[in-house]
Amino acid sequence: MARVRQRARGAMAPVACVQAVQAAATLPYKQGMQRERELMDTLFQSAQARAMQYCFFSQRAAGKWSMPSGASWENSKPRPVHRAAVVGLGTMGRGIAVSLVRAGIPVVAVEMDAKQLEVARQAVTAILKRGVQKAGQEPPLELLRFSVDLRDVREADLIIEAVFEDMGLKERVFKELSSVCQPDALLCTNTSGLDVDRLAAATRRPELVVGMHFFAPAHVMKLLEVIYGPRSSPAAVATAMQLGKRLGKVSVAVGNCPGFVGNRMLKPYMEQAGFLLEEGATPEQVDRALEEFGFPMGAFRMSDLAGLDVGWRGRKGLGLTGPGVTAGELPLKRRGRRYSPLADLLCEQGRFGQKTGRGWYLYDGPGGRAAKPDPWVLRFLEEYRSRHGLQARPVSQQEALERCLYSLINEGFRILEDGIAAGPQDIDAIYVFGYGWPAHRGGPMFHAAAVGLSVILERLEHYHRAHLDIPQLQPSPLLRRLVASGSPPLQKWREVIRSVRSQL
Ligand SMILES: CCCCCCC/C=C/C(=O)SCCNC(=O)CCNC(=O)[C@H](O)C(C)(C)COP(=O)(O)OP(=O)(O)OC[C@H]1O[C@@H](n2cnc3c(N)ncnc32)[C@H](O)[C@@H]1OP(=O)(O)O
Repeated sequence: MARVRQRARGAMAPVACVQAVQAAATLPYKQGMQRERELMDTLFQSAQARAMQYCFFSQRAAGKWSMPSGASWENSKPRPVHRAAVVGLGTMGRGIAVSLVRAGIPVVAVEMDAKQLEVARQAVTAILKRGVQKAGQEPPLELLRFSVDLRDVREADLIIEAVFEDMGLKERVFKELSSVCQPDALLCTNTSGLDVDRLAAATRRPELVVGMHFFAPAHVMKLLEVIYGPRSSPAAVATAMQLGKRLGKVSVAVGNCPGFVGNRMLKPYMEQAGFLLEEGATPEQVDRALEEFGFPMGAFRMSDLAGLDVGWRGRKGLGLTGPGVTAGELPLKRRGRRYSPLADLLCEQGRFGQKTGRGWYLYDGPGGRAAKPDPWVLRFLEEYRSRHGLQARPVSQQEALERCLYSLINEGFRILEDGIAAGPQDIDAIYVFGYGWPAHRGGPMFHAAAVGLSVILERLEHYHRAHLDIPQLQPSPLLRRLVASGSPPLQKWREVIRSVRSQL
């Protein structure tokens, strides 16, 4: 823009032309701001109204879980949160603690390992001090207390567990929490996709358990996915949503399924990115395609930021990787479908991304942020391809973009049909505020409508024909029905979803 303005001042610059260039350059920004406002207007109703609306919607549309017994407007009021606790101070726990104290909520931050606690204390203090330098206020350090004793959560009326993504560990922590916390304290889990209902079952108060899924970096990203477990009370959901609002985040209530909404859609996207590497692309090429589309970070840089170990633990939990898993399987297949073990192989090398200084890229040591292409990764990919007899081919930017984005969008349609998201706007908000989907492109479902549903359908069919072993590329039934019913605008999709359901 500065260069455009400079040229505009030059005597030779045709003013109308410069104005057109300027308008074109500011258009995405303006469109992005407008879309963000639109999405916020949809979601910034009262937390109570939203929780109730979701409750009714899920009962009607999904037919998967029933209305919690006795739910009413009166008993779905959010409860005030005076004091919170965060348990587990890894990357996510630290960011969550920062968000809470910045909102003026006293926090006890618990980490069982004394050494880890010290590292976390320094990291959290550094973020808070940096924030103060930017905003010119005092760091709210007096609101924060660190502890190695889980019993210190007893004063909190809301507890956010943020330990490793391991179901067994989380179940143990929930069991212990429910025996030491106040009887009516809300128990929240920050999980990227584990079963909230199973965690609720580990406690004596399943109605007070909800998922609160934050996004990395947790003190920066504006999204909070609130997971409505089958047994969560509307008041618990409303409290979590209200808290999100207080933290300055956009809260979106979603249903309980592996990956919820955001990571369930991220899975096929990341899988396509991995397959493209097997077929000949490099992480930089795939990331460039996505970044030119408008993402602040491509799939691999984003994965390095979030931590490769998060998905790895999840896949181990699902039995997709780990010792002995490949026995009896064809190479590069798991459960009869194409599977790329590349990310698992990196994790086995201790390459977890930014936190270990190495992942898909190389960083200036653990915690570094500037991603540099790593010759080791290129060699590793070449060796991998030759070991499996894979012939590298040129992958076009268009193919990289379409396979990643359209498989993600395709999963969005499945989510709508399953009643896991209340509507396409909820999905768009999740992607714009949680994953840096370029706001001027509206969000994945808005983008699908803008590109044309019939185009998305045709491209998915094209890629599925070429990769019959990737079922995620098979167009979802809802996408087909929407196209068959004349590709109605986004606001009318629910009618099609409803009519689809009523036929079942
Ligand atoms: C496959 C199945 C599931 C697998 C499980 C996967 C689980 C994934 C969970 C996730 O959370 S996915 C990650 C979602 N997050 C994103 O997609 C982030 C996308 N990136 C962005 O939005 C931006 O790049 C950014 C990180 C917000 C940075 O924006 P910008 O470049 O404008 O930054 P600044 O203004 O310089 O900084 C703002 C703020 O962010 C901190 N920051 C910047 N870069 C990084 C980084 N690489 N790592 C960590 N933090 C970063 C920076 O320090 C600033 O914070 P403060 O200084 O204000 O504290």
